[in-house]
Amino acid sequence: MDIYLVGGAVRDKLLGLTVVDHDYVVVGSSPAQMKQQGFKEVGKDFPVFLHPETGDEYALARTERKSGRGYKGFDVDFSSDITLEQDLERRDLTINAIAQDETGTLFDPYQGQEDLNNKVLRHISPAFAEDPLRVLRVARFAARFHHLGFSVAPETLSLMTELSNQGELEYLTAERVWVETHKALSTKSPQVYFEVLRECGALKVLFPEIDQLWGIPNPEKWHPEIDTGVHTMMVLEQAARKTEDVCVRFAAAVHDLGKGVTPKDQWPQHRGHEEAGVPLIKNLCRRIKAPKDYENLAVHVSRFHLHSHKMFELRAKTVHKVLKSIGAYKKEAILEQFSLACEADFNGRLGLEDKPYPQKALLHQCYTASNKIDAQPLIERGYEGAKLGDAIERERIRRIKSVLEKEKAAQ
Ligand SMILES: Nc1ccn([C@@H]2O[C@H](COP(=O)(O)OP(=O)(O)OP(=O)(O)O)[C@@H](O)[C@H]2O)c(=O)n1
Repeated sequence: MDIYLVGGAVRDKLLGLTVVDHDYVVVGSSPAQMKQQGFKEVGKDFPVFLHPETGDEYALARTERKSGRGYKGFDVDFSSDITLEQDLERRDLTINAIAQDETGTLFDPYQGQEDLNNKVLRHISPAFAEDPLRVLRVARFAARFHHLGFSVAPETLSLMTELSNQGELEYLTAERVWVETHKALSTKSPQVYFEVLRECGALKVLFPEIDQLWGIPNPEKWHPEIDTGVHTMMVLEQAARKTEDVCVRFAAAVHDLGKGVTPKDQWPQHRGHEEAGVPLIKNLCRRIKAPKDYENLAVHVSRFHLHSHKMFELRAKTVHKVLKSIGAYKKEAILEQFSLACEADFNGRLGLEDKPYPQKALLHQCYTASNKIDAQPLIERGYEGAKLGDAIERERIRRIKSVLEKEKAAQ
């Protein structure tokens, strides 16, 4: 049998990036032979084995032919006469189809190295269409390698467009869409994922609530970039610049969904878009099965991002309402997440990318001043139950007021 390192490990090594997972393809072997050598079988749909010592994945070389719609319905052939070239041909991109043998020699029948040098994401063959998730994978790789100068080959974008228009994406499970989207949100340039999905028509299938933001204007005074889709991508870019927290990046991507449903006669104003976005966010999150903490933060950011921007004008009672509603008094970490997303919204505007956002520090100051209230003196004064709760709130508001007054005096 012959063993080759394949896929992401070879690609990332050639790009000079850190390699995390090592996947191998085994040519000329059988499940019985692999097990005999101590490998542990793990694949359900096709024969994949774990190395007894390293835990790396070893898959028998195989061909796949689609026999139904969606991910299910594959005819898999992993007989021992399947060649390395055949196995590489069924893969998605040329840059993912380079193999390396134990001596370090590269096998590159589909010119993946040339595409790596030219920074092109190009599909190998029409077999790309056999797994529609690859549309999302290409968009994700475009996001991941954007800073290196990669782009999608025109013929690959055409094929992705065809797959999107033919309804193939509707067969993807929510779980696969979320896993891919989460990975894309973790890349250096997550906005490129959504931009590529939009270019090939996949965004309107997978995330229609985001897709409809293009073409919707904002007042130029606040939004020199005007278009809500453009703004949303700028906000996501800013969020990625500020934090690796995927939950914040996701909230940034959906913070203005409410603008997508503003009646046209009110454009470019979007009164009430903060609340109008809430059902759209909830619907999207439930559809793609995003975790609850992602949905919660996104809802808070939609509801209160304008409050955050207006921090210097708010009354103490309103600041308290924001802190309480987002759950900051119960879970401190949410305050930083919330204000990072709001800051990203503020900086995600043409010409304001580096403008300071002092609102964030002021909100944190209000929180610090009002977070720890010693209930004991209140209890001693006879407060209990709901009355005690009210008294704690009044004390919180009093302390927030004092922070805001000090801030005003200093201006
Ligand atoms: N839908 C898919 C998934 C995977 N592959 C192939 O299987 C390899 C391993 O897949 P995976 O581990 O998901 O991706 P990587 O390319 O290794 O990228 P990452 O670094 O994101 O794991 C890929 O390189 C590609 O050759 C594919 O062709 N089509």
